[in-house]
Amino acid sequence: MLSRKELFKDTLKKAAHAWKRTVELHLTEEEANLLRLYIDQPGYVDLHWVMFVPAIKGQGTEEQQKKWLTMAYKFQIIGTYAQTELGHGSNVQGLETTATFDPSTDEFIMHSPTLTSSKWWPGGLGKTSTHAVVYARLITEGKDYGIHGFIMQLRSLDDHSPLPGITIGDIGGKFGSGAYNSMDNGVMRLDHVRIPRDQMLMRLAQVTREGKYVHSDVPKQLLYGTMVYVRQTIVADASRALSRAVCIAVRYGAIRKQFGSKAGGPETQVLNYKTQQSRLFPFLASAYAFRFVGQWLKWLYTDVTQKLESKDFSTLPEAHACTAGLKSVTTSATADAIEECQKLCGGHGYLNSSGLPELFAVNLPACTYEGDNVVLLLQVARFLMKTVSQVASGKQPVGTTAYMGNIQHLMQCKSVVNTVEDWLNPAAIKEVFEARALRMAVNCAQNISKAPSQEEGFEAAVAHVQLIIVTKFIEKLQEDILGHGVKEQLQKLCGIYALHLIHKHLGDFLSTGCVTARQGSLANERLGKLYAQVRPNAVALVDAFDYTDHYLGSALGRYDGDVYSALYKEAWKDPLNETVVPDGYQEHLRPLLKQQLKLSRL
Ligand SMILES: CCCCCCCCCCCCC/C=C/C(=O)SCCNC(=O)CCNC(=O)[C@H](O)C(C)(C)COP(=O)(O)OP(=O)(O)OC[C@H]1O[C@@H](n2cnc3c(N)ncnc32)[C@H](O)[C@@H]1OP(=O)(O)O
Ligand SMILES: Cc1cc2nc3c(=O)[nH]c(=O)nc-3n(C[C@H](O)[C@H](O)[C@H](O)COP(=O)(O)OP(=O)(O)OC[C@H]3O[C@@H](n4cnc5c(N)ncnc54)[C@H](O)[C@@H]3O)c2cc1C
Repeated sequence: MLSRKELFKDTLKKAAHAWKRTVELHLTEEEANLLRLYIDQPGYVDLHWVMFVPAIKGQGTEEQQKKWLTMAYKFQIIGTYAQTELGHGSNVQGLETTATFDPSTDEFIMHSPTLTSSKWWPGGLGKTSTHAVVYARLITEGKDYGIHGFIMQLRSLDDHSPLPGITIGDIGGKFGSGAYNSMDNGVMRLDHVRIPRDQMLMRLAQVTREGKYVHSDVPKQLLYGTMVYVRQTIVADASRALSRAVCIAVRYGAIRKQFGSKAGGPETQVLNYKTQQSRLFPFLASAYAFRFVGQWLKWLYTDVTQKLESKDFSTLPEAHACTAGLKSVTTSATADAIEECQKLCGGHGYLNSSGLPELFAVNLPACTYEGDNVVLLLQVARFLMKTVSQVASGKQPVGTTAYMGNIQHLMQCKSVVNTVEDWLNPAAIKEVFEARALRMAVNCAQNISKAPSQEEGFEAAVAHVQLIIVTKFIEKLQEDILGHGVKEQLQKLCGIYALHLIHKHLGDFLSTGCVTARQGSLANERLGKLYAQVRPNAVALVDAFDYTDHYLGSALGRYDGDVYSALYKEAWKDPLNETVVPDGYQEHLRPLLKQQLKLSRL
């Protein structure tokens, strides 16, 4: 119910209070992150911690880190990540902002040469940030060396006014009434703003006092390292958002009753309808699947970071492909699922008090930020095409593409599934996913060799990423899992996750010859049985996410199931209900009614 201005101020207040508590309670970095997470309102601090600090860590020299991170860690400065421009987002190489070195003063001149080069979107830029890592084309000795990162002070640390040459503001209201409107995504134009040479982030490349450009021995792709880090965290966000939506829809489905009353008895819980289960339980399974793959991705990221520290860059391409692909597939699936959960809750799901509209509006942009999902999947396709060609020349693939080394078998194998029960076998499931992914990648590589195109391979990339998720779920179930019967429930969810994908993408599986039509229909039959088996534990499986009512923020998803009184109470809180007769009655309603009444009497 807050206006944009009130909402923004509320975010400032919460962030300041959270920081106060972080200091008072001596919270660790991890605990402070959790605190921000549960505040659950996008704000400038997200950009400060999730992008500004990591950008300096990844691209700054030790000296630069010491100087800037010391201030950033104490919140003496607030930073953002200013990459995207009005005319350029996905294509980072196309950015127009310039950083021209002036050897006479030992400074860079930061400039926005065109309207389209205005920085546009950075979170916290609009009203809050005092500093930013700004991405700009480095020009020295008359040559353009492409995009590099620069630390810039944007606002005075005394009175917060923009520094000379900097025009800065908010880009305006966004989708939904609350959601991302708590964030001051900003616009910024630079008019020949001078910064010292040592504010270029110099771990990847340096400019000497004389203006010479010098490469470091690290790959230039590390410039994109911050995005890799954030994409990895977004997978965990997607799993969390999806599990919240599913928790609301499952709990409500157990309360809501429609039709089916026999002899005057109670109606049927909508969760008992097979159609409801077949729409909802794949989301329940996906929430668990995304959580497990998110945990694995965090491990992969930590591993690659350790390797980078010892100058081993060999796993960087895989880390890029996995983070890009998983960010893309999990955020798209989550946005679609939240929207569907609204429908699964019927009309009440459309009310703000269900919590679903806000959840949808906050998570929808994850399909776009940190890389448009299609653009990122095309990066995965590019990685797959390279791997296929390496396999063809005898190189053994490793990591998530290791299965491609089994090319002889996977290109011609036939699924062993013969009965409904055979679809319980994880090895049989994994084999059809591997065969589908490999065959689609090889087909794509063949098409590209005939007619090269940047846009081929989108579907092959999706198939590969889905294989990763299925594989990581299966691997999780090979670990010890505590709790009586928990593993059995997770096995059922794993089956649902994999088999619903076979159902959804049956065209791919059939056209690549990985399964027959009969095997496809056995998979559907198995799926129906799994839904019925999961039903008795569905509520427990969402209770297991352990969300408080406060965090869930939903009248429909309440733990105690007292849905109707909660909806009723929430309705009365609406400002429209502050008066019995609404504002506007005297000016617009009354004259209209009176006039019509008069006319009818004539
Ligand atoms: C509510 C509280 C919650 C709290 C928690 C919240 C957390 C969430 C906060 C989220 C906040 C979000 C804020 C949003 C921020 C942003 O959106 S920042 C801006 C993000 N922008 C993008 O993502 C742009 C996407 N575009 C690109 O990344 C690149 O332009 C491109 C598409 C990858 C193309 O790059 P380019 O260099 O032009 O071309 P290529 O020729 O395709 O690539 C060259 C080689 O580089 C390899 N590569 C590309 N990217 C990477 C990488 N990241 N890492 C490693 N390697 C990379 C690529 O594979 C090529 O390799 P070769 O094939 O070997 O040549
Ligand atoms: C809420 C939010 C917060 C953000 N925060 C920040 C931030 O803090 N800092 C920052 O720098 N940026 C930020 N961004 C910007 C964000 O990173 C970009 O919007 C994103 O990278 C997508 O770029 P774009 O907007 O240029 O989309 P475009 O690339 O213009 O995409 C438009 C359409 O074109 C398609 N398309 C583009 N290229 C191709 C291709 N090669 N092949 C096929 N289709 C293609 C896309 O799929 C899409 O459908 C934020 C954005 C949002 C929405």
